[in-house]
Amino acid sequence: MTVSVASLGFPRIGPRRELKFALEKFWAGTISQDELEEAAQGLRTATWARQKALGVDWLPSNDFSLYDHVLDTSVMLGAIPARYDLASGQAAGLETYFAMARGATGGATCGHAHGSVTAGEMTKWFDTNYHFIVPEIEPETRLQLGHIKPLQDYLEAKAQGFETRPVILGPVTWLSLAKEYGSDPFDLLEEVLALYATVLARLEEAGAEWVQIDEPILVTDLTDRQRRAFTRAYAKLGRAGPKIMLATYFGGLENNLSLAASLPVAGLHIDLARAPEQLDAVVKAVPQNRLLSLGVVDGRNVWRADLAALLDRLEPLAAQRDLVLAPSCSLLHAPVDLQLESKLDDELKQWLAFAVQKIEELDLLRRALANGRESVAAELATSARATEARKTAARIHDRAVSERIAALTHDMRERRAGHAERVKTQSEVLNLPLFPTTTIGSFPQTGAVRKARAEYNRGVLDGKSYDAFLHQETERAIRWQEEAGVDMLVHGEFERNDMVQYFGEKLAGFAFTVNGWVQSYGSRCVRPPILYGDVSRPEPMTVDWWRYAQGLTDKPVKGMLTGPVTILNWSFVRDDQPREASCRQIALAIRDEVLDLEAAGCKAIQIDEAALREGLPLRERDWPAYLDWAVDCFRLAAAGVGNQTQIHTHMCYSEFNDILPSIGAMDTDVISIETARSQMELLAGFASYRYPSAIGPGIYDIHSARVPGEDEMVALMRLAQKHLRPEQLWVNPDCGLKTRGWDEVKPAIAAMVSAARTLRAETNTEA
Ligand SMILES: Nc1nc2c(c(=O)[nH]1)N[C@@H](CNc1ccc(C(=O)N[C@@H](CCC(=O)N[C@@H](CCC(=O)N[C@@H](CCC(=O)O)C(=O)O)C(=O)O)C(=O)O)cc1)CN2
Ligand code: MET
Ligand SMILES: [Zn+2]
Repeated sequence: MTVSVASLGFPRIGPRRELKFALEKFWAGTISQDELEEAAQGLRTATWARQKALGVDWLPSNDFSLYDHVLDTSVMLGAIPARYDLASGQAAGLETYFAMARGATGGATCGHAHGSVTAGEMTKWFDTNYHFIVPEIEPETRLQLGHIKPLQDYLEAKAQGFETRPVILGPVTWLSLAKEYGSDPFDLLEEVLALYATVLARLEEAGAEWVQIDEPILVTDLTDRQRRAFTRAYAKLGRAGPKIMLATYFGGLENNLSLAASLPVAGLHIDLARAPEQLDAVVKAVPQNRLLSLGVVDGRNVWRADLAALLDRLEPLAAQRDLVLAPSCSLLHAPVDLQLESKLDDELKQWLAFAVQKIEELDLLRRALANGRESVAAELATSARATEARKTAARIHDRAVSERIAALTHDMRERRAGHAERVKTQSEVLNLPLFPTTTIGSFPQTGAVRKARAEYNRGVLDGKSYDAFLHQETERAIRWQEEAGVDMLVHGEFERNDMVQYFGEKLAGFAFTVNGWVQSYGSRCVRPPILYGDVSRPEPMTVDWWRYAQGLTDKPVKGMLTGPVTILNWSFVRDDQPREASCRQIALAIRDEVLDLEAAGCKAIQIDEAALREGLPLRERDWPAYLDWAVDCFRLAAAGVGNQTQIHTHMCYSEFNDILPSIGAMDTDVISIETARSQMELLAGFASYRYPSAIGPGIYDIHSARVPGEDEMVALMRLAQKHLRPEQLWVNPDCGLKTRGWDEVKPAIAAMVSAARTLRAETNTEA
């Protein structure tokens, strides 16, 4: 029996974010398309060489993408919405590709015909913080094969001596992620399958023996139509062409196991990090002649695997059948290389494994299975010591935290008065006009801001000068908001590198990396903090910044915090206790901050829960339990304040309809949500659920470089008034403005303030 090692995909951004920098230079016009391609090709080559050197037998190709692999698939299939104005029969070039990803402003600098055009919608890839561009199927969509990127990448690797297994997003998952405009995407199944069949045939001609087809949708609740599509799709694709390794990840197959096992494919990959319990059932269900690929190391987290425990499970199985060992999912979601972390202490470092180290672990497992544990005794001993050390380390436990958790009471989750009374008190304190204007928190993180922080981190800029610089930026933002006529101000978040990492750096129980970047969307990356121990807040984290900003103005300045569920969901978290236990600890730390802000005189505190929705489990069965503790943690963080203190929250990418009761149960005073791209559709749900609190439906799509006009924003707010009372409505952008430039933000916010004035005038005349 043989054991081999596979990689399902490797981080594409590069160990030092080389792809990010090349893309941003290309978009800024400072490098050419050839130079961009050259940088990308260099990254691909280095990635193949590295994985091969680490012992990977199944090297992936086509896991690389210039922006997003879902978008790559849409473009390959010719699913290009009419607004990109591609002449029929023409394959999309890079310009169209990036227009679909980011929108285009048109004009003189833009060489193509379509002028100003909006980007495709962006949403979360399953329950990760990676975003994909949603495939759009329009009634007039005519699919046709464009440029076959999997083939090109396969040939590129081959030319360099790397035999690879191309990674292809599966047809059923692609269709499941597509957004329909007037027609069900699954109506296109046969057309899509014909194109996939051609792609596979071309790969086979080129010499590909295997392909990896990713169908993560198989770990979710499927409709009958999706199930039938699976049967049909693999009846067509599985019988000819290269052998298919069907990859499932982000959860267990559960009730879809018999479906997956019935498909005529040559191999099946399962996620044993998220769903270790499925192994026995899968082994039973999947015939011996089918290659099993076991996702034994966690592709979504940074902990070292417990190799001895894995070997205990794998040894009996490896005696019976051929096995492939792999990370649970693509390593896209993991940072690249632990060796680049110069600032993590040695104790913590020995507990961790990033993408490179995860492959090393797989190689070690393979050698132990092939040649016996004694052949790698020393390495296994090191691994065992690390596992043991982490289990017993003193720094993980904090008595004060567990005592505090044990003493939690029901009262701590309850505001003192109900909603109606709070509205009254708050309106007396805040005295805001109808349709109050505000922004979501961050202002542009300009090159100057990032440069100052980078210099401060390198020790080139001393703490005092850095602080002075940040104070100056904050003061400018306050002055500008006053001039612009915004009603409730923000300090601008200039001191923050990221809304989660910033808090991770200030809270006990978290560690943070210098190079642990993970792609979030396109060229944008995050360094998720590493939650390794009990969480507490050694000292106030934001109070001084708020106090400084509020000292500059008579208008109210919002306190600005990230909520416990979002900090949890955007961090690498402990796997030695339930997520909800970690979340409760974070909630208490945020509660401390909320109360300190209130004590300092802050009258409105925003607690962002941008990631609450994305943390929703993939199986509906698990929703109630998650929502229960998530809402509970939010309330624990927020509910300590008096009636006069207005609690805001903000959520983005909001497919809320499923979870409205939970949003209501958060019991906030004001919620801002993303709606600009969906024409206020979302508000119908809030209305029918009789949502009592105030809502700021975003009317400026901050994900696009387009500056909206006043009329457009007034029109959106009029739509909003179809669903909600004027007194319930706030006027604000979709999300924070950190990724925009001041040249966009200034006119957009000025237009937003005029829009609010127009609405007030309309409402007053009607009254
Ligand atoms: N964690 C998280 N997840 C989120 C969001 C979010 O804001 N945070 N928003 C949603 C969308 N996702 C996003 C993810 C990242 C960014 C983003 O802007 N990322 C920045 C990095 C932010 C950061 O950590 N900045 C650091 C480091 C900046 C940097 O690259 N510095 C240079 C030097 C810069 C210079 O000298 O000019 C370097 O280190 O080499 C800082 O400001 O300190 C980027 O990729 O460019 C935006 C949205 C959903 N998920
Ligand atoms: C991704 S949600 C962002 C919320 C944060 N307060 C900001 O404005 O940037
Ligand atoms: Zn947001």
